[in-house]
Amino acid sequence: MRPRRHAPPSARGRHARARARPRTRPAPWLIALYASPAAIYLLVAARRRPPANGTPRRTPPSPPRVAGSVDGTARRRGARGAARFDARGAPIATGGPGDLAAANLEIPHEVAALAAEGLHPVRATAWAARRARRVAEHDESREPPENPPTPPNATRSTHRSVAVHADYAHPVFHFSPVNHVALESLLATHARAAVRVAVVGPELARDFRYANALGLTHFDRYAKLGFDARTVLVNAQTPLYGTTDADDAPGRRWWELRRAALAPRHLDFLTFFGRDDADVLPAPALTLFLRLQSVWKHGGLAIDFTYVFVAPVPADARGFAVAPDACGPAAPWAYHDRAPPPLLVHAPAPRDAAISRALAAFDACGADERCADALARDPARLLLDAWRGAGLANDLAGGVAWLNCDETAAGSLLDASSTITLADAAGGSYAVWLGPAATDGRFAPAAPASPLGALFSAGPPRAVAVDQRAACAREIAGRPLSDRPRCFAFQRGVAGASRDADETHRRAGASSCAPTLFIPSAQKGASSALAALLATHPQVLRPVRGSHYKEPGAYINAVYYRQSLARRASRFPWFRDDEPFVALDATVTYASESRLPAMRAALDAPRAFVVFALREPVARAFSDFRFCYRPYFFSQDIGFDAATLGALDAYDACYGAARAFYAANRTAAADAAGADAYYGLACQDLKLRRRDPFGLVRKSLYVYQVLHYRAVHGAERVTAVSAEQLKRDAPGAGRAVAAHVGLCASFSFGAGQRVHATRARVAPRHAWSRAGYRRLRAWFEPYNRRLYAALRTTESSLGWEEVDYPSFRDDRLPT
Ligand SMILES: Nc1ncnc2c1ncn2[C@@H]1O[C@H](COP(=O)(O)OS(=O)(=O)O)[C@@H](OP(=O)(O)O)[C@H]1O
Repeated sequence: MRPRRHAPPSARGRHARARARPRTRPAPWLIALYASPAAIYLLVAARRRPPANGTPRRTPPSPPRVAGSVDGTARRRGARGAARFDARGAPIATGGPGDLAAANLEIPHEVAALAAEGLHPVRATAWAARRARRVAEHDESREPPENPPTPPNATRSTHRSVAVHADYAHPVFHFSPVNHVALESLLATHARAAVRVAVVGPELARDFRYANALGLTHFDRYAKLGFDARTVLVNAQTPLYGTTDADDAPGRRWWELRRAALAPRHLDFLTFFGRDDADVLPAPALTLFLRLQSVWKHGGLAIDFTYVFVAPVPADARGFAVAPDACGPAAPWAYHDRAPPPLLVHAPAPRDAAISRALAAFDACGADERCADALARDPARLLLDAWRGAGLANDLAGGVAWLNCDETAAGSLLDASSTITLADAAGGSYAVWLGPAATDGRFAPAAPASPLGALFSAGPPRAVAVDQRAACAREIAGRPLSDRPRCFAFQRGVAGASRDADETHRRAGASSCAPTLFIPSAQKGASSALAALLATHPQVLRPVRGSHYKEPGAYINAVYYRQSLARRASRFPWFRDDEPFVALDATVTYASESRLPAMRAALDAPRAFVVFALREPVARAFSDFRFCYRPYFFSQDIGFDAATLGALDAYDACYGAARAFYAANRTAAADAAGADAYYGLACQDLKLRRRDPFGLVRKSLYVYQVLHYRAVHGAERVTAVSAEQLKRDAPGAGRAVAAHVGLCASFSFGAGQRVHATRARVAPRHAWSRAGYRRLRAWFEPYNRRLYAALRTTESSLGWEEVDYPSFRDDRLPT
């Protein structure tokens, strides 16, 4: 086990965190995998330090180092000589596949693979034909079964509520549909279960999935179905014990001694992202302790997603079931060695005497790490002693059938030739352990004839109908199949990672639904507020990782090229093919990074919907400027006007052809020339070489991003919501998106919230001026006119009229 690193408690605030230096700096690509694009560029900016004497200095304007021409051809002189680009701005391949060093460029190998399919340079007709073909194939394979299986809730008990304490102490990549089926079997047999899934992680895990743990959005699906199931974050700050139980708090002494070390509340930003996937699962002792402590505190059942329940655990049964030794790590299908053995505990009432004794054993260990670890390695002994000590019988002895621990029967539940039924397998027990399938993440296909296969195809138990969800469910059920949201499985990438060829990864991709609702742009365009609003809809599910559980980044170069299909799929929530869910992906750099993220996403989900989160371009740029102010613009003593107006001449050169074509009313030619320039290296280089630092101007040039998405996903699938519209009428904006995506209309959106507001204050000399604002607006004007036409909207409808901002300094432009 690697030692854990702890953040200095004084490291507070976003920028302080960004500046904090860990002892070992994680690789930048690792940060890129986890952090939001916004966070990434803050971190990069944080490395640009002011001069040692502390005097802010101005970067002397450097002449453009790229020769851009109106047809989009460009030649960049780099350390390794000249890179060449074709007439449409695409790099001409000179090296091997995947130029990962140049994150903002199109990848020649992939571009070539798309071109071989007739899909690049972008041809809207080729994309439309491809979409239609895949949708037709999908529809054919989606005929409803003649005799739909009976949902498992047909026999479920409704007699009582039960508190269920769950965790999954295995790598999140192993959490597969098998584990979802395990939870569903519990929900089907325990009608009013209140499931709380504990995730151990520092406070930052509220906003980002913490390395190897489950994400906090993993079980949103069940809440949307009307079940009481959600994740709770546990760390040293969690008040496990109330204040009134001073005399009766078994385990508290151990928790007080060990909590800071075992479950740190703070990790600085870089350390948090520097965690590698192997070293973050909670110590087995902590996992066992938390299970027992929560059952002690609330009463109920502890589970770990490794069993299928076939009957409710009797209300008055107090007891436990621990996997026999044959199921342990010594077995050929060894489960993760940082998890305690599979274990079920049930105590109907809080403060159970036997569980108190088990917790007291932790107290007796004090700070001795090895002592508590020994308890976790042999929970059977611990619980047996506790039950005997309390003079109780273990009512759950035999409660779980450990079928797979017998080598002759191993895997028989999942075997296609098995005729065994779950009830037979259980042999009078309440649950059947799923064996290796529950923790190996191999997504073994369950044969339809097998008991597990039957559970898979039966679908989730019917939820308790609550509020608007019931109306929504009725509305969706009344629609023809072709009008309901579709699940498209993840596809092997075009020229993607070679691991995609691996059968296991393909199966993982094939059993998960790709995202179908994209918010691909723009930073500071209220994309977080829009994503949060949409996620309140009963059909919309957030990703299970990424910044604020909104930016999984699955299609950006850094992720797409480094991760297998299984990892790509693991960023999104799981649901079944016929469930009317829509998975959201609001990674705000998809549209500006290059043309590829849109294309990759469309290959996965040919019927995706795209909603741009836009904001009046100059207001967006100023917000972005404020966001990057402390780490960069302040230290470089660059004001907003200087940061933006200085690049306009160079951009005029880049987009000269597009402007000329627009002026001559040759819209199609202008669109093509403009998009080529936008994604070609010549104009991107202005941003990269800090003529347009952080792309303040470039990112506000929405029209080419929108046109590209229209070409790839189909014009009718692309729409936009402005931050100004969201502020004016959030429920109306939500309704408009719901109508666009075909979500049920019975749901009423709330007023939404203001999120991700930038707190940075700008020194008066760096603020925007009214004259600069007007000049920039005038520069964007022709592009905006084309944007309005493409989106069939107007300036006033978007709320982009000129505004007299109180933050304007004065009317003088920089000399
Ligand atoms: N409901 C609503 N209506 C209008 N505007 C809103 C809303 N919620 C957030 N905001 C403003 O949006 C800005 C943050 O945008 P993003 O969430 O896209 O930022 S980020 O790229 O994810 O960092 C950020 O702008 P600034 O205040 O200029 O920083 C937020 O204040």
